[in-house]
Amino acid sequence: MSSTLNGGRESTCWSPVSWKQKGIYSQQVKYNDNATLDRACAQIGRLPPLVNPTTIDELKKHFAAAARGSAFILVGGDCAENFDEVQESIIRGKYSLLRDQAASIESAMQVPVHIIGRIAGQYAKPRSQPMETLSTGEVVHAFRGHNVNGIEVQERDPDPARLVQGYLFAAATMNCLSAASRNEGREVWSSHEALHLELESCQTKELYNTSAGFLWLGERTRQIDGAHIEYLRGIENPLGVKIGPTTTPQNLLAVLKTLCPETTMSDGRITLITRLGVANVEKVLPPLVQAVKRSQYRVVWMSDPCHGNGMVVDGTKTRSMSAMLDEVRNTINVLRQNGISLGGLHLEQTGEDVNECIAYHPVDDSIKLENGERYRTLCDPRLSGVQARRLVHDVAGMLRREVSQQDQKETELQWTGWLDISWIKRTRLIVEGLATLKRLFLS
Ligand SMILES: O=C[C@H](O)[C@H](O)COP(=O)(O)O
Ligand SMILES: C=C(OP(=O)(O)O)C(=O)O
Ligand SMILES: [Mn+2]
Repeated sequence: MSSTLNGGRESTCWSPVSWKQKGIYSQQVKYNDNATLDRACAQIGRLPPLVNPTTIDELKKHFAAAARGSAFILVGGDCAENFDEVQESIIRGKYSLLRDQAASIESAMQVPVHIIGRIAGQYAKPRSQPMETLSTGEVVHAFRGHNVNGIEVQERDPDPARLVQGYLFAAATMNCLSAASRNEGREVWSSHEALHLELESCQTKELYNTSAGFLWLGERTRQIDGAHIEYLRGIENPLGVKIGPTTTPQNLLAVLKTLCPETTMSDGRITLITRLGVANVEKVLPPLVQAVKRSQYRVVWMSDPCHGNGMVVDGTKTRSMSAMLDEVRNTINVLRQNGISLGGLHLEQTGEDVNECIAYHPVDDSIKLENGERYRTLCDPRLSGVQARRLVHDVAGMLRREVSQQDQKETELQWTGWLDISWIKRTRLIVEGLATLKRLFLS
């Protein structure tokens, strides 16, 4: 293995299971029967890749372009995918949503937008509390994603057989997505949080995690000595790192150094997904951006305006679109002040007509969530299809203004440059210009 393959990470004895040597494995699922877990993982390991290494290499190039400012990455999908929603119309709805959002950002930014679903494997969830006390007083495992347990009370014990089901549901979803991309001509990639390490490592072939194109490290599993960072540092897939409000520049640089020891190999390998909460962006983000800038890492800056803006209203988890839009605006501004453009957006959304997030307009923000039928997320609240298109339309407006301000600056610079050059050079350029026009129109 040459050091150009994975940026020098091979030097310190990585393997798909070296994470097992680490003392910290946050959010680990405790199964009653480890032999059944091992058998399920062995079976998944024998099944074909869901995503091939060549496809992952193509995706890496798109992330590298986004790190240079010449592409944009849009990630969107459920907080927790539902096995029962692996249905053609629902998957197509998610695809069409991403397609429409991409078109809107593309027309604003004039760069290619690549779409990635939180899809085909977003089946494991980190939780604030491992257990939940029901109104009856009964204590059960918290819902941890369909790969682990079910939402119904009688399904809460972690069951390893779900991992094999998860593989099959992910394969069916990928199949439906490839048909959609073939019909519509816009490719879509898959992604999920790399959380369940037994599962992630059994789908690792050579240096690639073949369960998804893009994988991210969650806010709750970012410990520098932890198992998750150990696993992720060895794989070739482009990686996301969630950045919460308590992140310090030192901590961030340590994470970057572990995931990518060579700054020269860093082009787009790491995407920093900021999820700070609207009130924290202006204080927390500038030192992080400046530290990364000084370090020479070439990262993609992506905004997740969902996870820092959650609230609970009458016992129901929700988020306000106004706070989300404000977080993206503040993020764009802080990046711009440091000469960087936003490279991506990360949203929890669905194409369905759900009622889980609070729409714009502060007057209505006195929270009118009619629960029931239209509140059906398994974990965090998602933007509905209409809300998600609207939010991205508004973000596109901000990005359009950013692009036109840059163009204006460049034009001003060109004019200043024109006036700065000597009259001899100016005359020569005018003569050359006239000669070109003559050639074009009179020949
Ligand atoms: O998706 C993110 C987390 O899994 C989620 O926000 C955790 O929610 P909880 O605080 O209800 O456990
Ligand atoms: C768990 C998630 O986010 P975070 O790690 O940022 O809280 C998520 O993206 O669903
Ligand atoms: Mn979530």
